[in-house]
Amino acid sequence: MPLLPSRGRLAEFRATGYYDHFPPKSMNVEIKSNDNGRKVLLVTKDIAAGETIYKEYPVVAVLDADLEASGKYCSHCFRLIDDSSTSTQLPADQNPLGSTFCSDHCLTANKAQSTSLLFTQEPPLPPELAASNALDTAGRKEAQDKFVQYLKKEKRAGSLLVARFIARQVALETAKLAGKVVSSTTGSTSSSTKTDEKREDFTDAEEGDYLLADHIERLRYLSVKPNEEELPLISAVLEKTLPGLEQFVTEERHSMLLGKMAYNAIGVGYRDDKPEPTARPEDIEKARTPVGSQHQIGSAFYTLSSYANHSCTPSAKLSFPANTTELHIIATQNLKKGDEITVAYVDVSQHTESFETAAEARRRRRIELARGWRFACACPKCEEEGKELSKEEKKVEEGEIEVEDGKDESKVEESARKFEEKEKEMREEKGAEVE
Ligand SMILES: C[S@@+](CC[C@H](N)C(=O)[O-])C[C@H]1O[C@@H](n2cnc3c(N)ncnc32)[C@H](O)[C@@H]1O
Repeated sequence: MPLLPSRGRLAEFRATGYYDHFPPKSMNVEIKSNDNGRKVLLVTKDIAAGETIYKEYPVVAVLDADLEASGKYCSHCFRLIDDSSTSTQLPADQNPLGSTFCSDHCLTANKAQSTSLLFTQEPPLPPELAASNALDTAGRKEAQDKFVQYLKKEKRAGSLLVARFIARQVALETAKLAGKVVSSTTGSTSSSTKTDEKREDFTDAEEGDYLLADHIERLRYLSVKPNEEELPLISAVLEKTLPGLEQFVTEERHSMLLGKMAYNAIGVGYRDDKPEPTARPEDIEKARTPVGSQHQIGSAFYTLSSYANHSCTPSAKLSFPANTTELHIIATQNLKKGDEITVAYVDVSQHTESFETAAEARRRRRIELARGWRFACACPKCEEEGKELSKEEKKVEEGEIEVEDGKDESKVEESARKFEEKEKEMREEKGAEVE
């Protein structure tokens, strides 16, 4: 099962140009490299302020841990479950996370994409591919239970995003092997042809010539140190589901996938009642969202939107107009063909209601960016405002004097800069593909 692109395929991409084929032309954007070797997302036609540039559905999405079993939101599309929803759940023995779905459609999609493989005892392969030897049902259940206990203890979205991502790859590959068509929105399989399905959204998980592995391989990632307990638990679930599958998730690949989710996941939704985090600031999980991770209801991984860079005066905004995970990238200014799409990863407004000065706002967002994504923001607004900083403010930024509340956050940016330099050296050593 080709969960990893082969060396041959990687060589082919280099030769044929992956970015000549991805994203599809209908998305109105293209991916190019800038002078620093960084990828940028550019519009391929003029777009007026307020227009939706493109829509994208997530490859995987995970509700925040405190909401997963609350029954308040759909665990698949994140829709609010109110009186009008025909909400539904899987039977208790297939629902260890206590997930609720807003409709049968979402339940079926979620199950087909990952839940069936990770949390149920259903056969992992379609009957036509199933091996004759019997499944170790008890062993599989035990492995799943241990993994669920871990997820509930750690409460980290990244861990479940990675597990769901791996499961989705397996589901897609097995469906392809069985010659089935996978519905883009439901993830359910049928034997009909692709063309008879009207596509109104974009998720590249099952489209085109590329595998999900090909897409993820291209994305940059943060280097993270996984919890040592995690990989053996996921491996056991995979091995007990389909012996041999665990070999695709090596230590290196597991930490890379966690790093890709940490770098690229987008915070979805808005709420005011999220519990205050208790972890150290550097350990709090952050997803890119202009409303701040503290207001999200969950996080989701989108292939194309992963390429959007941050700006403190963004040219577009991340929006969820249907109050679901359906992401709309909307222009916030008139864009000319070739302009870059930038979005705000963090709250870039100046909190004048709490008398925040422009320099304080700059410092706040830069620290959040450095802490969450380990870069020193090089956007035009930061550059401009940087020139206007008073001597005193510069000293604060450079860590020469402590800020009033005594928190020495100056080192956060300094270490982000060092991280960027180290990363650049590594890239130059290994070649542009590995970041
Ligand atoms: C999710 S990736 C965005 C795509 C990325 N440019 C690429 O080459 O694939 C996020 C990373 O892009 C870079 N980046 C994004 N916005 C930036 C900005 N305003 N200033 C400097 N670096 C930025 C940082 O390295 C950041 O960690």
